[in-house]
Amino acid sequence: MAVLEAFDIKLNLSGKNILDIDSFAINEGQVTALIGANGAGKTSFMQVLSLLQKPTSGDLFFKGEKIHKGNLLENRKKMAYVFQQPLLLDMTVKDNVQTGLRLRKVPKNEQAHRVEHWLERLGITHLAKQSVRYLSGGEAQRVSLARALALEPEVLFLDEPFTGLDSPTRGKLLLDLASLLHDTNIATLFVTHDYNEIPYLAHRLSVLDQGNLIQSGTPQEIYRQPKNQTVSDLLQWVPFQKEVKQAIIS
Ligand SMILES: Nc1ncnc2c1ncn2[C@@H]1O[C@H](COP(=O)(O)OP(=O)(O)OP(=O)(O)O)[C@@H](O)[C@H]1O
Repeated sequence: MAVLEAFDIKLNLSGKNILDIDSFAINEGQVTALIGANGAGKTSFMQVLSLLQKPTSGDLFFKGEKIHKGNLLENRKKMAYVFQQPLLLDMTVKDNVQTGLRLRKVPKNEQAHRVEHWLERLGITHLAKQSVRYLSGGEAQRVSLARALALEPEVLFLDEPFTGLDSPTRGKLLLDLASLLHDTNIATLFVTHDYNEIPYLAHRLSVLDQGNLIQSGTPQEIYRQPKNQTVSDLLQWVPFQKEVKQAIIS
């Protein structure tokens, strides 16, 4: 079932056409990877879908209900965003995870339960009382993920969440994230430049080029039959056997 749908999205900024997308959907229980060259419009599209950027024109629907000014905040609360930089507040790990819950007036005992659960799930319980100032990049990104997931979003946006992490840290976090997304069934959209991540996380793959969505499908469909030269060029550096890659998630 589509959780979030977008139709006829156009985004024009400073006189420049950034996005022109006919239709797109994020489905329950699925992770969609969004790829494209630098400047293709990935972050801009993610910001439109997460209601952080108003499109110049077009419509968004949450579970079939049109999103408009009157229900924008209510719908934004159903979504969480993890950025490339963790953007943590200068407080303890626990407080970072709890703050969003406090702001959303989640009952106190429920706050404590969720914080405990997500710190444990992300393997950072031992850091709860530590200031975020002294965290490593991998630990900080785990806090950022715990903060987002504690909100129990219906849609999760991940904008290059593993960038800047060393290979073992990235690999471990990738596997932990894959496991918890599988368990929670949250509809997820993630932007990546590292195509090695796709088989671990993504059920669907969408390719953006110059603000246009040029192909969507399962990763395997797209690897096997790239729609045009642009998609083919983008994927030519995928380092593993395509069948092996898809086998990881299926
Ligand atoms: N506020 C703005 N005003 C004008 N142009 C903008 C603005 N924000 C983004 N752009 C342009 O929109 C295009 C898409 O940018 P965007 O950051 O969405 O691409 P991206 O695919 O996420 O790129 P990257 O992979 O480099 O992060 C770029 O050409 C960028 O320069």
